[in-house]
This record gives sequence, C-alpha cells and structure tokens, in this order.
Amino acid sequence: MPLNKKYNISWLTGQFKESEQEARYRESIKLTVRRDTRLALIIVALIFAMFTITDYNLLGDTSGFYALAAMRISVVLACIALAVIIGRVGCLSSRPLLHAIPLWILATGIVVIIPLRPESLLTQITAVVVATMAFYLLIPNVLSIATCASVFLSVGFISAAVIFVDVPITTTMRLTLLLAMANIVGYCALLRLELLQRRQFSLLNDEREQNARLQQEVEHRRALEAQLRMLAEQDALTGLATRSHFIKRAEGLLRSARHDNSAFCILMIDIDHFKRINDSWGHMQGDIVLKQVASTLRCALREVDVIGRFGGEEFIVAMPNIECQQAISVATRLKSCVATIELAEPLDGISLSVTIGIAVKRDETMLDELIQQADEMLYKGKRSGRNRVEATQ
Ligand SMILES: Nc1nc2c(ncn2[C@@H]2O[C@H](COP(=O)(O)OP(=O)(O)OP(=O)(O)O)[C@@H](O)[C@H]2O)c(=O)[nH]1
Repeated sequence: MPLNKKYNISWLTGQFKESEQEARYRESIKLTVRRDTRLALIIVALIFAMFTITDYNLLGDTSGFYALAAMRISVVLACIALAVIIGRVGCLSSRPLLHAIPLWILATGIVVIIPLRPESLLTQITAVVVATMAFYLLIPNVLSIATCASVFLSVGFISAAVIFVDVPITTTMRLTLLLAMANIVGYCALLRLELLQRRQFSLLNDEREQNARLQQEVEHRRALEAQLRMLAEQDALTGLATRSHFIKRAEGLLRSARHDNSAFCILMIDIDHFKRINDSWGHMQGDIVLKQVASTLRCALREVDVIGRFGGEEFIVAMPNIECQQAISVATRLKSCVATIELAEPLDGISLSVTIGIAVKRDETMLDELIQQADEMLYKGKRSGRNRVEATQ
C-alpha cells in the first residue's frame, strides 16, 4: 500500500486528513518551526533592508527615496518585532493564518515598492521570484497558506505592474508565466517536503509503538519468568524451598564446607502422627498445621541455614558450620518450639511433636548420602517412639 494512503496523508495539501493527527504532528514540530521562523524573519528583514542601498543609487536624496526607505523600515521593524514576539511567546504554528503574518507583510511590502519605484520593475521581478521560493521553502507554514501568500504576492505584483508601470500585454503575459512557474515549482517542492516529513513522523510513531509493545512484552515475560522461578523454588503451601531448590542450595553449602574443611549437618524433620490430623479434621486443617510448623522451624533457625519441604509432612534443613553436638541442641530446640505451637480451633488442645534425624558430614560424604543417613536416623527415632532426636555417630 502506498505510504500516503497508509498514513492517511492528502496528496494535494501534504497534510494528514485527520485533524487530530495533523495537530499532533504540528505539536511535534513546534520548536523547529519557531526556530526556523525567527531565523527566516531576520534573514528576510536584512535582505529587505539591504535594498535601501540600490534605492539610494537609483533615486538619490529625493522624497521618493525617503518614502521607500520609510516603507522598508516599517517592513523590517515589523519582521524584527515578530521575531522577538515569537522568541518570547512561541509561534502560532497551530494557527497557520496568523502564523503567515510575516508572509502577508513581506508580500505587501514588495507590492508597495512598485508604485513607489516604478522604474525598478525589472529588479523587483527577481526579488518576487526569490520571495516566492522563500515563501514556499524558507518561512515555515502549511502548503495551502504558503500558496495563498505566494499567489497574493504574484497577483499583487502583476496588478501593480499593470496599474502603475503600464507594461505592455506581452510583458504582462511573460511575467504571469514566470511567476506561475515559480509558484508551481515552489508548490511541488513544498508538497514533496510536507509529504516526506509526515511520512517520517508516521514511521517514527509506528516504531515507537512497536518499541512500547516490545517493552511491554519483555516486562510481561520477565514477570512470568519471576513467577515461574518462584513456583520452582518456593513451596506453594509453606513458602519454604522446594525439594529441588533445597538440593541446589545445600550442594553449594556442602561444597563450601568441604573447601573450608568446616562442619556441615543435615536435619530431617517429620511431624508425628500427622495422618491423624488429616483423618480427623480434614486436609484443610492439616495444611494449616503444616504452614504453622514450617514457619516455626524457619523462625528458629539461623539466616545461613537452608530449610526446605522434602515432601508431605517432612522438612529438611542444611546447616553449615555446626558440629554434631550443636546440631543435636538445635534439633532439641526445634522440637521444643514445635511442641509449644498453639493451634487455633478446632485443633486447639492438640499438641504437636516432631522426630528429627541428623547426619553429620564426614570427609567426602555426598549430599544424597547425608540425606539418606538423616532419613535413617529419622526412622530410627520413629521406631524408638517418636518425639526424639537421633544423630549419626
Ligand atoms: N494436609 C496435608 N496432608 C498431607 C500433605 N502431604 C502429605 N500429607 C499427608 O501426610 C500424611 C503422612 O502420613 P504418614 O506418612 O502415615 O505419617 P504420620 O501419620 O505422620 O505418621 P508418622 O510419620 O509415622 O508419625 C498422609 O496422610 C498424607 O496424606 C499436604 O500437603 N497437606
């Protein structure tokens, strides 16, 4: 699809067909238009003022020269005043008719020269052609207004030439043709420029929208990734580490312990007769007990200890820098903490207990061996009557 059609740009005016889109575009070029308008006004004022020298050469110290000079000074002052106002309060690019005031002033100024200096007609023709080009390309404005101002200048100039200089018909026709050509070239050049700028604006907007969508997608994916990571690392019921995440972290602790030749223990903790709670009060109440035991154990451990849910009502702890006797004391404390848990209704009155098996690192013991040893100690404790701590020798 052609870009003009895709972006809804009129091929005749070079503007967006939708007024809102056009307003957005104008807003985006406001600063550039302001800067360019001021610059153009100052340049035009300087050029217009410079012609006073040729006026003096032609007219000398006459009243005609002073009338012309006064007119030139008014135009130059009007241009400078406008440049200052635009610098202070911003330009009127959103109101093209008002924004075109400099064009009307200049066009009128050029046309007024003819009755004041009829003999300079030939020189003025060049000035009108240059001014027409400047109206289209130098002084920023929308195509339709630039065209109106340029046509006003051309028609005004030809009319003044016919009325005040009395040019022959053939010269008038040549002049008309020349100015018509200048207008057509200026119109086509500005139309092309307007189309290109609006296409560029639309492409840039498309790119920005795509980037924003991409950014959203990236953020969404990141959030999903974090959610997945949490699901993989954190047990949904108790908030403790999942079995796989525990193994990963415990491996790291054991590696460091081997490297530093420091102590390391594994504790396997199992709630006693948990099935009875489920059977008597249902799984929902069982879940509440699991959560409470998990948070009690977590709070009773050090920051460096890693605790995970190994499965069902079984928890596992990796403890770095702790010797067997200290581990037994910790396990005994954990047992007491669990025993003091006060359950809410309907479980109030039930006292909980846990059995704990401890395995202590020997020189080259692997993690799975330690877990197995802790498990054996746990079942030794269960067989010996529960609510106990058993450790490898
Ligand atoms: N509510 C709840 N129960 C669970 C969950 N996971 C496992 N269980 C239950 O935990 C119970 C474990 O029972 P057992 O292995 O016989 O152990 P126990 O009753 O604690 O007996 P001992 O360990 O020998 O003292 C079973 O009833 C399982 O259904 C869970 O996520 N929520």
